Amino acid sequence: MTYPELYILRHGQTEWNAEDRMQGWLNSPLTPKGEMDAARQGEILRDLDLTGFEFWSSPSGRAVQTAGIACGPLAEAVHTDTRLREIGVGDWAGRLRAELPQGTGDDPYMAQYEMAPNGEGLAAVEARCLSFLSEMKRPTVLITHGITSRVIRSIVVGKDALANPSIHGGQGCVYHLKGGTQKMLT
Ligand SMILES: O=C(O)[C@@H](CO)OP(=O)(O)O
Repeated sequence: MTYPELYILRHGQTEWNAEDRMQGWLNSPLTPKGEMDAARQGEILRDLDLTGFEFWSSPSGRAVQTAGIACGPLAEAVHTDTRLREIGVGDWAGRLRAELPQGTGDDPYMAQYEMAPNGEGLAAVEARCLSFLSEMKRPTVLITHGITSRVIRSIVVGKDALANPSIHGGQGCVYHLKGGTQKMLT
């Protein structure tokens, strides 16, 4: 499957990111660093020709806040879609990751998100991302989350996308996906 050209932003650092708390479908505001992350993403976007692009964001406050800073005057054209939310972590939303049972295996970080009681699970995230992507008609800028970005990049570019900088870092960068390849703009 070939998808239209995509630019993907993760929201800037939030208070709970800085404390290493799980967020999922709950929210915390951007930190001053997070606002700078979003401003840097805005500089990257301003250097691009985004004529004809659509703008879509997760409805979570941290993503909408990032869109407002990064997209500047274009922010009014940003639509929201719940399919771009972060993985739901059920009872663990707002909890410190270090205090929770730890994940194991090749990817302990992701495994811990999968373990959350009443959580959404990765398969459900993949299904909703695939649903969103299959409806895309035009090149698009997405403002989303760490794990959701990873899932989307994995669907569009393949597993090699995941070898890129950590899924829980990377604020302040923009991923460019075109023709089955991925590039990280910083
Ligand atoms: O919800 C979380 O705990 C993190 C995981 O990556 O997501 P976000 O990118 O929204 O900070």
